[in-house]
Amino acid sequence: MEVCSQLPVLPLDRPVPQHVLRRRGAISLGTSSALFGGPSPRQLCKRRGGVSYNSADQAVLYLHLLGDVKQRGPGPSEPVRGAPHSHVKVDYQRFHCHQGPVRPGARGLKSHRRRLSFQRGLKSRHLRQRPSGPQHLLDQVYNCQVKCMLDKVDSWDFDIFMFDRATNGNGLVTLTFHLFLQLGLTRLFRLDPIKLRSFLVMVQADYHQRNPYHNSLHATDVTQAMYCFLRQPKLATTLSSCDMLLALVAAVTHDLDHPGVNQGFLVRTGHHLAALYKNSSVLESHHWRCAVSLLRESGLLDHLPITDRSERLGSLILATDISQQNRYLARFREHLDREDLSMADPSHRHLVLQITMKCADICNPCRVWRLSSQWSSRVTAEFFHQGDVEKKHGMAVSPLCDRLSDSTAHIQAGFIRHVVEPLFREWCRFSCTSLSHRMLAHLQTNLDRWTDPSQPPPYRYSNPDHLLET
Ligand SMILES: Nc1ncnc2c1ncn2[C@@H]1O[C@@H]2COP(=O)(O)O[C@H]2[C@H]1O
Repeated sequence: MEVCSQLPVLPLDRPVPQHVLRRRGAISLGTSSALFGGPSPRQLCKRRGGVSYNSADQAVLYLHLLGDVKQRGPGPSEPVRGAPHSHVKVDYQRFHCHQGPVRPGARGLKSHRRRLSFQRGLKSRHLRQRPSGPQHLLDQVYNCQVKCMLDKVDSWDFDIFMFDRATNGNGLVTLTFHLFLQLGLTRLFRLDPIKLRSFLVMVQADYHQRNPYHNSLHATDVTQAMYCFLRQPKLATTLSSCDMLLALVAAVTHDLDHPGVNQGFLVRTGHHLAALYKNSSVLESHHWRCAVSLLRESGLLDHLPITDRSERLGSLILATDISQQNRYLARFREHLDREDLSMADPSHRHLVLQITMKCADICNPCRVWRLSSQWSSRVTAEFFHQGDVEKKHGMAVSPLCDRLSDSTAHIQAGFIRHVVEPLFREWCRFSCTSLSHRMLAHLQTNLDRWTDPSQPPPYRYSNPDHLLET
């Protein structure tokens, strides 16, 4: 492939020279500046709204936020010659964006801010100056709400949507930082809290907030699910702290820089990543490379002698490739049938971690309906948007992506029956706990609702900030 010969594969265990990233532009789908420049979410977000706070119980709290405003820099958009639809020029910046072109000089500003970002900002402003005025009061209210919710972070009914609003769009940073403390990882591995926070800020910024589904909220949800699974006795008593560290990092980074379209789309439009990764696990390979880059950039794990950490992280992220589900499931099932799964065996433990990662990634239909239906609506919105783009460019519409012939209910029923249920049935055999039974019960209830025509239409995803350009 032409692009492959031009672009040697990047070494995973060494930092990628910035001049290579700049010249190539192949690393980030949405914004190449994301890897080496850009403001923190706090700098990016303008709070617009208010909050009323009634009780310590998260269920009766009412939040009203008008939303966040985020800006991202321009991204590479040149297709590769030779692919069936390589004439289709998809601008991945405009793809999910209604905002006008980025102002001249904005990119330089972002790079500048990113280099100086969190640590300098923290030292120079937040530590030396006490915040004052009404904004500070509002922060205290948010902090109470957030603290209240974090006390129940191990609950399967944790409302990630409310949490994201309560943290003003910083759910990923706040929740993951808390989980590192909660699991004792920060202390045990002597992680620098500033580096940890800086890493998480970069991770959050590299998710595309305009994707209805594949955004930082999904990553936060998966991370919260991962935490719930890690607390299950079968895992909590057998996994090493290193396993837990890698599992959390994999969960929070597993969809980094996702463009909001699937691999088939990237292959057919000749995207450079499809060529770089030879049309195989294209997105997952990219998420992995992004994760490694951010780990290197933050220096978070540099002091730890964890051998093969990049490869182990990669194999957890690559396990989320849904097209490979049957392969992983067959191996897992064989062990369960033979009853020979030994958590003392590192390779068995790693397989279990891969399955855990898969479960966390697609557990949204196992959540209570109030949460699950929101994810269904979001994922369908993303599928249909891809279909709209395909129609616009005269391409064949991908399966599940045609808003005229596919429906959310139909997609959900198929996904639950053929993908989620087989995985969670095996998971329940492995970890037969009340949580596993609860997840299967929710799955059945949700399936019943999607297949019952008399049920009222569910929550419908709509967010003007997420309006997608076709
Ligand atoms: N509720 C859902 N309905 C249909 N498909 C889903 C749902 N949740 C996740 N998926 C799919 O499962 C895939 C898991 O890997 P990806 O994140 O790449 O893309 C995800 C979606 O394509």
